Amino acid sequence: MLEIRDLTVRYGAFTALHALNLSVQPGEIVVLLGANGAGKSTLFRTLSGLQRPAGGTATWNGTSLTTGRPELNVASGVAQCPEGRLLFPELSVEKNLRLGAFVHRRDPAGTARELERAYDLFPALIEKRHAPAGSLSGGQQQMVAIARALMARPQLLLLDEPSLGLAPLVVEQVFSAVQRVNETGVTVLLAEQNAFAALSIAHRGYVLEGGRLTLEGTQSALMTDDRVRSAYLGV
Ligand SMILES: Nc1ncnc2c1ncn2[C@@H]1O[C@H](COP(=O)(O)OP(=O)(O)OP(=O)(O)O)[C@@H](O)[C@H]1O
Repeated sequence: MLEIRDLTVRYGAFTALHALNLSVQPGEIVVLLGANGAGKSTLFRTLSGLQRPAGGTATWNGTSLTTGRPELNVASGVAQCPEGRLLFPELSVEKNLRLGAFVHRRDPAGTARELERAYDLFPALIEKRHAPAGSLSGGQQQMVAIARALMARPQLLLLDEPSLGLAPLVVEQVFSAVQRVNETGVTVLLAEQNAFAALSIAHRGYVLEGGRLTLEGTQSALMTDDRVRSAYLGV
């Protein structure tokens, strides 16, 4: 499981995360709701080993994620699909996907198998496999970003704002793919501002405000919570 205890992250004198406590059980989809600047990406960067915390711990199945060695986090089963996708636009779709399998570079057969799984999950990418990733639509680029993270064969997928800038129909396709990935046994921590789409596939969730967790609950508890409804569901 993912276990976060008293995790504090600072940028200079500014505290972005205040002693966060959060856990994710294997097999869950857990959503982290929060407005711009709440600290979602900071948390993900910390869980990926890209940002060192000022205090506290974060472990995946007992392995520390805060040693400052991102490649070890990936090897221990944690992969991030970052906000804004961060693809290599001039490289082909397939080269982007292969880069996600860097930790498995000594297992080309396994990587070939994962590539086929990626195309099964997102059939729209098959005919684009040799096209530069930057030439694809926003929705297809998001599919590449998710598929690239999956190429690392994660047990825990950190998905940062996958719906950003996408049309509602595409958001639906992307979230239904995330649900299918979860059904294969991958645990998902999903940061989103699109609370409705995220809660519709999540088992549980947390609300992050100003670097503090202010609310947690099951999908149905959050969906019906007045604060969530007014702040995040626009009801
Ligand atoms: N490198 C940095 N240096 C200083 N402050 C930072 C840095 N990165 C983020 N921050 C600040 O930390 C806070 C949390 O930012 P973060 O990007 O984690 O939020 P977020 O919830 O992911 O929002 P968004 O969706 O807009 O990225 C914000 O106030 C932001 O301005």
